[in-house]
Amino acid sequence: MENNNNQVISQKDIITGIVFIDGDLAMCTLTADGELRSTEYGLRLSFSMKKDVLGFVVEGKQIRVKAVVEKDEGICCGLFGGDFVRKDLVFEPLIDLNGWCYKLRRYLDSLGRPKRLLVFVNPFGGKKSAREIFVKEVKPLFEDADIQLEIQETEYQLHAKEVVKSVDVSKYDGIVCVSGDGVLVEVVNGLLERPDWRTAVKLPIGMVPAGTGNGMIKSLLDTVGLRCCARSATISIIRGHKRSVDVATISQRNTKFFSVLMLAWGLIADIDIESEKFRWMGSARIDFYALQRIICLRQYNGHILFLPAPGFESYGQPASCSLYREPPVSDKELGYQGPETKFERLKWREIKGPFVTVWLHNVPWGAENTLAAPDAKFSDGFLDLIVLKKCPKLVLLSLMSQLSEGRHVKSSYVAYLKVKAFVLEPGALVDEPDKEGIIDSDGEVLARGKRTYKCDQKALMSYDKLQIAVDQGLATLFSPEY
Ligand SMILES: Nc1ncnc2c1ncn2[C@@H]1O[C@H](COP(=O)(O)OP(=O)(O)OP(=O)(O)O)[C@@H](O)[C@H]1O
Repeated sequence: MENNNNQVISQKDIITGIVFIDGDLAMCTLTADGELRSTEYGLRLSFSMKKDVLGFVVEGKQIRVKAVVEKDEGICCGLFGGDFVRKDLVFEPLIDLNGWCYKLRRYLDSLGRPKRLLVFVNPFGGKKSAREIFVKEVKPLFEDADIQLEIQETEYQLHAKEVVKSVDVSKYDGIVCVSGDGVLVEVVNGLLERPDWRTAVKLPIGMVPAGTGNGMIKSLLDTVGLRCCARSATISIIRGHKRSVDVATISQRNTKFFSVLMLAWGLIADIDIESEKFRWMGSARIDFYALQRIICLRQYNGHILFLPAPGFESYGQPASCSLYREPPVSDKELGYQGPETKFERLKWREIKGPFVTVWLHNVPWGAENTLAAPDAKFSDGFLDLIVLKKCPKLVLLSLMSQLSEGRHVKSSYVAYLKVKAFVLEPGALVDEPDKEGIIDSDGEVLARGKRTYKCDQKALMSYDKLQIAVDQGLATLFSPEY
């Protein structure tokens, strides 16, 4: 069928009709495959309900469809920031306003997008701008998408974890962290420590970058070529696509910590944690302190063991003894206890120290400017292991400068492989046997050895053997479509 505007009306259209746009007559159609298009004087404007449309509101006799369009689709006006431009469609149906609203709502509802979200805002993280980012950039988009929000500002360390441990998860379609990676990790740990962790851990978690380390959201957005910014992140949450992510259980005797990002020991951990002394320098503190650490390079005694992923069996040597022990399961603990797979009797391999650094990564980006593990995959069931032993200082300097592009892993000084399980036996400094190191996981200090920075502060684990095992795709994240 064809109308006098030459617009084809298909039997498969959900709704179609004559409308006013800016006082002129036009034809508007919502097609069965989710295209909302208007034709005015032969000019066609088209939106994908799935990709572009956030929501709609009724303004008197008009419907305002709120949309964002990816910039590379040829639109360069009406700058909205990030990778998207804002582009609303306002039309007044000649007849059947209610029918239009009903059909638009029904279509949006069929997309499985989140409707109720618990949002953590950490006013303390990064440049202390999370509150402003939330109010100016995140909240208006969620409102456009008609998502109900329960907002919780975090008031102290581990507050988010505490809330997540006791909240009624059935009330929400997801949890959003307007923060750095620290709050994300608290949320994952909170969900996994619940007695109903099997259901709770399926709740998708969304990230909006507002911390110092925004490695997870950078990894999610970069994978699809989007810039790491609050708007792109929020739009991805609204669209409601999900992906699973591996969870690594780090255990030491009865103590457990669930990691979704990384574990570092040696140079990387020292730079991460000790550079806090120079926080007043802003982000330059990392480069400044890295230089200092390379000039006075430390080497650590120690021993690592790993279960290599298929294809990586040639790294290291066969392990002389099995240091991995299946973690104890306590009757009192009702939460997640780690992967059910038994690793103890498998073919372990080992590398003996001294080490400059040992680094494990679950996702490619460790921070917005650090492509630590370029081959890391969200849910392959493996961690990427990066090992650096003795290395000339000049080479090390150049390796550090290659971190932003991930080229360091190509160096002959670096062993880069994938592992399913891992044991770290950390030792003292080669040159100062009474001084030990720091073990850092997901930006938090997991263990502080003797005579380290702030060694009087309590850490979750002691500077001693710890082991890690990966559970494939255990947690769920809101993610751009990939
Ligand atoms: N109100 C608060 N005061 C102090 N610490 C807080 C507060 N709210 C949350 N935190 C803690 O701040 C830490 C860092 O949070 P976040 O994830 O936002 O940023 P980050 O990038 O990981 O770290 P950074 O603090 O270096 O920016 C978390 O460990 C969290 O528990």
